[in-house]
This record gives sequence, structure tokens and C-alpha cells, in this order.
Amino acid sequence: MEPSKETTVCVAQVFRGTFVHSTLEDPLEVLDNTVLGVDKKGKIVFIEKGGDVKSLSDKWGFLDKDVRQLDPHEFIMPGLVDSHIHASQYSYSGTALDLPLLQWLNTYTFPVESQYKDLKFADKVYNKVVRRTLRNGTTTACYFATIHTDASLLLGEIANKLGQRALVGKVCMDRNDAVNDYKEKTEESSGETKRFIQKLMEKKYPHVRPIVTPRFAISCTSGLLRELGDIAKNSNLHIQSHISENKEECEMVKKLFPDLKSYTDVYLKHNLLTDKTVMAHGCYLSDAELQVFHGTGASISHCPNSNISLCSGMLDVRNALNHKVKVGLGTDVGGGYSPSILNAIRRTLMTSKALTIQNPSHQTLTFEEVFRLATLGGSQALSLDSETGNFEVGKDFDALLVNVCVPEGPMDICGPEPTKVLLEKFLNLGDDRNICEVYVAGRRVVPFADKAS
Ligand SMILES: O=c1[nH]c(=O)c2nc[nH]c2[nH]1
Ligand SMILES: [Zn+2]
Repeated sequence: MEPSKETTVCVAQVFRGTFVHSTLEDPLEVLDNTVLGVDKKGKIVFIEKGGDVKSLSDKWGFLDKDVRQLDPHEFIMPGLVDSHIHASQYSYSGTALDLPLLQWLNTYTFPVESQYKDLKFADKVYNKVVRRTLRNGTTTACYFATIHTDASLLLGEIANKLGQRALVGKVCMDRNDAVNDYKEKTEESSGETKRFIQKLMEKKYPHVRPIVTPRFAISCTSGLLRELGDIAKNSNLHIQSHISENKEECEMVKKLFPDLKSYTDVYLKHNLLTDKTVMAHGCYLSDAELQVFHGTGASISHCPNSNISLCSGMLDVRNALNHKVKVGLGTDVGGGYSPSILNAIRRTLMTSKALTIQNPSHQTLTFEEVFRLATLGGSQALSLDSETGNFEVGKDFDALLVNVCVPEGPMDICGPEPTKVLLEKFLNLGDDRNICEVYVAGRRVVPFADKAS
């Protein structure tokens, strides 16, 4: 971008040091001795490797004293993208992982989710989950709330207040035999979805948007799925759901939709597979179904902690990528016990290695590829890659300032190491102590403005 008169006065923040990010061509690009400028709206206006600060400051009109110089053990990376997380399940995350999916939903999940009609409870948990994920570096989260419209709106309000970029879904389900209280009538579910979308859009939050959220094929009738497909289509909205997570679930979907040829076909026939759709899990998708994902532009949120914790299955990410399907990472709290995408990165690598143990010809994912899934890949999976995901000029500055040598930190650096090694150590060994600052659209959101946790 060339500076005009307006852009010259607009540069609000300048960082100088080491940056790492992914591009379409390169899963890990290391930019040492680089200068990056952010405008008042939080957009990246320049990024120059080996930049001479004097000529950049002449060109862009910032002062030397305004440049934030990073220390040698610090680097800046794109914010982490959690493409699938249940905010409402955060209250019991880290527990209740002893049952397979359908029994887990009936025994633990639905009874807890039904409590979110109480807005005080919702306020408490939703503040905690947004803070916890932000401090673990999640700059973008794609949330499931519950069936309750007002509590779901509250989640949007809290994400906006704390500065997280978020897609927020009021959950829709008009079928649930296990916990009778926790379901809606079909018209109520679609009507409340419309009210939720309208109210959330009216708020004009800059980085929080609604996402149409049928829970999964088992908990929605065909009538509801069709209505939700229409709502999403009429307003060009994002869509999220679950697909092919566990074998018992897949069998049940066959019984409930006997005329449709696959689980993917259920969503396709109800207009729910678009280039703004993200489906969690996908462990048992066939190659033919992956082709449908590619054809429609729908993406998969890979949630390896949940897949192992609930003994659901293992997604072959390499195969999905070979089919040119967009893939992001998800924590899937509370089926997954960790709120951190760093944990999802590690579980993704472990799952890929387990697949290699089973089949030595499987091409194991590299840490660089998984770094891309957690950042640029997540933004693509959520169709937000024109706004976020890496450090391209024109995108929002969503970033983490990482220090691999914080006092009392979780790892040791034993000598001079190249940036690529520092990043690999952080991805495998680091935690929120290393994430010193978090930025969303140029706003510093961590450390928090207040002390409440
Ligand atoms: O991991 C999951 N968590 C859920 O809450 C859910 N609902 C349907 N399918 C699901 N899978
Ligand atoms: Zn889920």
C-alpha cells in the first residue's frame, strides 16, 4: 500500500522485530528484522523485511519513539483461531469424559446447557470462557451457545466487550428424547433464530456476528433443517454444525434420514453446505463426501482433543487437505478438555502420528502445517480470511506477542536458536505465560483492562 495523505497520519502502532506467519504457499514464513505498521482502524498498512526505520518513518509519518522494539526472545505471530467451541460447556470442561458422544450428551451436556435460561449463570460462565480463551491466544472463536436466545445475545455482548472476534450461534434443536425440557418447537427454533440474528446485527458490534447453528442432524427435524438453510441463504450467513463424529451417531443419522445417501447429503439437501459452513469433526466422512465439501466450499473443524477424549475417532487431516477441503482447528470444549488451541495443535500432531503408526505410508503433518491450520487455516475455515489469519497488508492486526523466555515460564532455551526452533518449542511446550500480549484488530485485549478473572 502506498501512503496517501490520510494513511500517513493514520499509522497508529509500529512493531519492529521477528514475525512468523503462514501464507498459501508457505506454511511457515519467518520474517526477522521486520517492521509492521497498523492504522487506527487496526488494519496492517505495511510490513517490510529488513526495513530501514528512518525511511519507513519518513514515508509513513510515524515517530521513532513510537516504534515498539521486540526483545530477542520475542516474536509476533497471528492470533489463534478456534473454529469450534461450546461456550456453554466451559463450566464442566475437564470433567465428564467417560462416556461416548450420545450418552455424554444425554448425561452431562443437555442437563448443563438447560441451565442457561438463568442469565446470571450465563453471564458468569461466558465471561470466564471468553477471558480464558483470549488469554490463551484465541483471537477468533466460533461459539456454540445454547438454545436460549437472550443468553446467546449475552455471549455476543461479552465477546464484544472483551474484544474477541467471534461468530456466535444460538443452538437449534427440535428433537431430544433424553432431556425433554431441553428442546424447542420447530417454529420456535426458527423464529428465535431470526430474533437472535436481528438483535445481534442491530448491535453493530464490529467483530461479533451471528452464525446459524443446527446442533446436528440427530437433534433437528428435516423441517427445522430446511428453515435454517433458508434463513442462512436469505441473509448470506455463516452456518455451523457437527458431522460424522462417532460411529453410533452415523448409524442413527442413516435411520433418521433413510432416503438420503450420506450424512453430508443430509446437510446438502437442506441448503446447509455453503462456503460459509463449518462442520465439526468429520472423522468418518468418505472420499465422496469430502468431494462434496470441496465442491460447496464447506470446511471441517478438526477437534482432536474431543475426538480422543470421547473415543469418537480420528480425522485424517492429510486426506481432507488432499481433497482441497478447508480445515481449521477446534478445542470443542467441553468434549475437548482444553480451552487452548496450543493443545489442539499438539493433539493434531499426535493424531497424525497415530495414523502413521497404523499406516506407515500416511504422510504425517508437520508442525509448520499445523501452525497454519491454527491460524490461516482457521480463518479460511470460517471464511474470515479476507480479514484475519496472517500479516497481509489490508488485514486486521490479530496477533500474539510471544516471549519464549518469560521468568518462571514453562520451558528453557539453552542457547541461541533460530526463530523456527523457538516457534516449534512454543507450540509444543508453551502456554499462556508466554503469550504476553494479545491484539484483535489492533486493540490490545490481553493483558486485560481490569483484573477480574
Ligand atoms: O462434540 C460434540 N459436542 C456437542 O455438544 C455435540 N452436539 C452434537 N454433537 C456434538 N458433538
Ligand atoms: Zn462440538
